[in-house]
Amino acid sequence: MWRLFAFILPVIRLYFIGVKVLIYQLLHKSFTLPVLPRQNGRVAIVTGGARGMGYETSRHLASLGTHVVIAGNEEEEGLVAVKKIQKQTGHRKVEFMYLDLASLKSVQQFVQRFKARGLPLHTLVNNAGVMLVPERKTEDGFELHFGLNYLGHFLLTNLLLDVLRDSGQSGGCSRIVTVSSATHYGGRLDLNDLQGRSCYCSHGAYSQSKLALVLFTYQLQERLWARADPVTANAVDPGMVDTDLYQNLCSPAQLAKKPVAKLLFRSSSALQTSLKALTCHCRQVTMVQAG
Ligand SMILES: NC(=O)c1ccc[n+]([C@@H]2O[C@H](COP(=O)([O-])OP(=O)(O)OC[C@H]3O[C@@H](n4cnc5c(N)ncnc54)[C@H](O)[C@@H]3O)[C@@H](O)[C@H]2O)c1
Repeated sequence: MWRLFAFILPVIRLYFIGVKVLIYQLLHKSFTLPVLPRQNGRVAIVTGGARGMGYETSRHLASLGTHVVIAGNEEEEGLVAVKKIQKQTGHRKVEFMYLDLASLKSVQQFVQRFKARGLPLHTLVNNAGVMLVPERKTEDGFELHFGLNYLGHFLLTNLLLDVLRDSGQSGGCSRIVTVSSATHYGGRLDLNDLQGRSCYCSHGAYSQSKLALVLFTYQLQERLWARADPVTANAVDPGMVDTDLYQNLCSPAQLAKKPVAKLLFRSSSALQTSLKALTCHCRQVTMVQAG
């Protein structure tokens, strides 16, 4: 009985939050893209930048003149995205670098390869993620949502902090933008069972990973602020956006999602949310929400 309750509760919480977000989106349909200054000479890494919101973020940053590194685990898709962005924006400095966030070794190798090139880094967008995946483990044995969404980005951010600090010294501080989700409000961190071993629920695992990202961002921003580092950390909530993220919904939910997505899901607002975070004031600790 307890196990059933522990399984059902996160599902109810997640769908309840989803309905609240959709009502919000119904009432706040219009939005305007923030105007950003040119970003010539600045370098950005966008994890999962080959599709969905990551792609839109990469494309927009490239259109502003940023040197964009798309970091992802699907090389073919990444190279296609690079070509498409170069064609759409006329900006050549867009590239793909392999990064599998479900492997801590891959994260370390990615950082080594990036640092070996001696490039600065002004923007890190922690965007990649998976949702509602059946119980699986990362290469290092962590539950997939927790290992990929949270631990992968946690390690990546920490290993890149020195380059972000150095690059922020020369005016216009560096920025870390982490894509979380409203589902973090329903997340529970069970410190005795972070891997959901006693009772796995993919809904709870996703919400937990997004809550961990928000808490990490707040703690990171406090530390950066205390050291007067020229780096800011923001978490963003894009609302509900029609992307491949929903591919693991069960069949009835997929059927219900289609018409709802057409009417109420966002398309490019996600991009606006990540970009809004890039315009936040230097010392602000924020959870930037869509709208
Ligand atoms: N779509 C929504 O409604 C919504 C709502 C709230 C938050 N989010 C968050 O937004 C972010 C982007 O999601 P999206 O909607 O664009 O989904 P998406 O499925 O279109 O994109 C996810 C990206 O993550 C990448 N990725 C997956 N596994 C990876 C791995 N092991 N290593 C490196 N990259 C990997 C994928 O290749 C892809 O590029 C995610 O963090 C998601 O949790 C999305």
